Amino acid sequence: MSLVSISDLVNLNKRIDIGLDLGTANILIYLPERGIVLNEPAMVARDRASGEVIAVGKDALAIHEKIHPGIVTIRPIANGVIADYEATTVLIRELIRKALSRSVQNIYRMVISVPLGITPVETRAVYDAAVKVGAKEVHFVQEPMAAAIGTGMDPFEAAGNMVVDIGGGTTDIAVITLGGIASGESLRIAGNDINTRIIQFFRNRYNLAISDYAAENIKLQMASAEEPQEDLTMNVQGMNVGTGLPETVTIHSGFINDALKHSVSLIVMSIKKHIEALIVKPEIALDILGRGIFLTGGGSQLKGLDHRIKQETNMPVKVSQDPMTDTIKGVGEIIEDLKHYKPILGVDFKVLSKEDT
Ligand SMILES: Nc1ncnc2c1ncn2[C@@H]1O[C@H](COP(=O)(O)OP(=O)(O)OP(=O)(O)O)[C@@H](O)[C@H]1O
Repeated sequence: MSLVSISDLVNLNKRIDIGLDLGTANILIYLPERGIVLNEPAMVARDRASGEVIAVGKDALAIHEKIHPGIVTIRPIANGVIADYEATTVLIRELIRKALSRSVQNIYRMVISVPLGITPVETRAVYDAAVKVGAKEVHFVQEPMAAAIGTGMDPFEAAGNMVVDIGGGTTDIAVITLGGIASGESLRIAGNDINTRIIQFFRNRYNLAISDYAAENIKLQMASAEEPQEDLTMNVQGMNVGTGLPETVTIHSGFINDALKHSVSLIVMSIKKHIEALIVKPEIALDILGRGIFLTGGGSQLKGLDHRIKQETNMPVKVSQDPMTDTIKGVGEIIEDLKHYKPILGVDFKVLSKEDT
């Protein structure tokens, strides 16, 4: 029998608040007084035959990178919303268990960031998953609002800020002022879409199948949102779809940039559209001109993207110093002072009793 100390017992009985950034690519957890305690890939590995979840997060990614015939890996969150409810619930529960270093119990309040364009049905699925892992109160904040707070912006001030959050599954564009999102849009085009386009390019041009891992690597090494100053080359390995044999091709950065041109243009055009729409609110446009468009989210680190947006909008552009943690930092601020931030929270369910669930 294991011995449980008095402090363990006290901790087990303590009500816990949790902040969650439920991203398409990564899941981050914030605990009050401790800060960001976990940052892991949003991935689940399942036994192919039984369907049982055998690994989550980093462990699932490690399996994903190797070929294992008996195991399938999935990303249960697509475009910022739950695509596989059961797998997401297990993923959240196991990552919270890891963050707390003990069993998941006594969760009281959860603040969860969601994309701007989430529908009520999609929100309900996130809510149900949070309640299933034990939350008694669930609050939602829109991702760009959380990111703005995470970088120190005051969402209640009268001045306007434009935040563009480019994640794995969605690009959220938001003009924030007076505690609300004055205008905004969520595009289902972001980092994952760029990877898919790189994979398609190899298939079409070389008849070569490459992994998502390889596409990510190519993106990080040589992709750019504008014409690069120098021609970079890279050797890429894949499987020739015709012969079924491995093959290596040498690619140039120009080819890759052509492949992702369409996705980048759609993101830039949407930002431009939102700037142009501010013609009816010139004072907000002037605020943004003074402060700059703020880029956050992992995808904002695509080379040349800030410069391209600056050129096309005639607005200054600032890229976050730490774009992949702004949202969770904002979620953390909110959970530390829920009363203050209550007016900016989105759909808000309160679980009063088991019957309400
Ligand atoms: N240096 C980089 N250049 C380009 N893209 C990058 C870079 N670093 C990370 N990314 C991309 O950032 C994305 C992940 O960002 P982030 O963690 O903010 O997304 P997420 O919150 O999980 O997704 P979402 O908000 O869409 O649900 C991935 O698509 C990844 O490829």
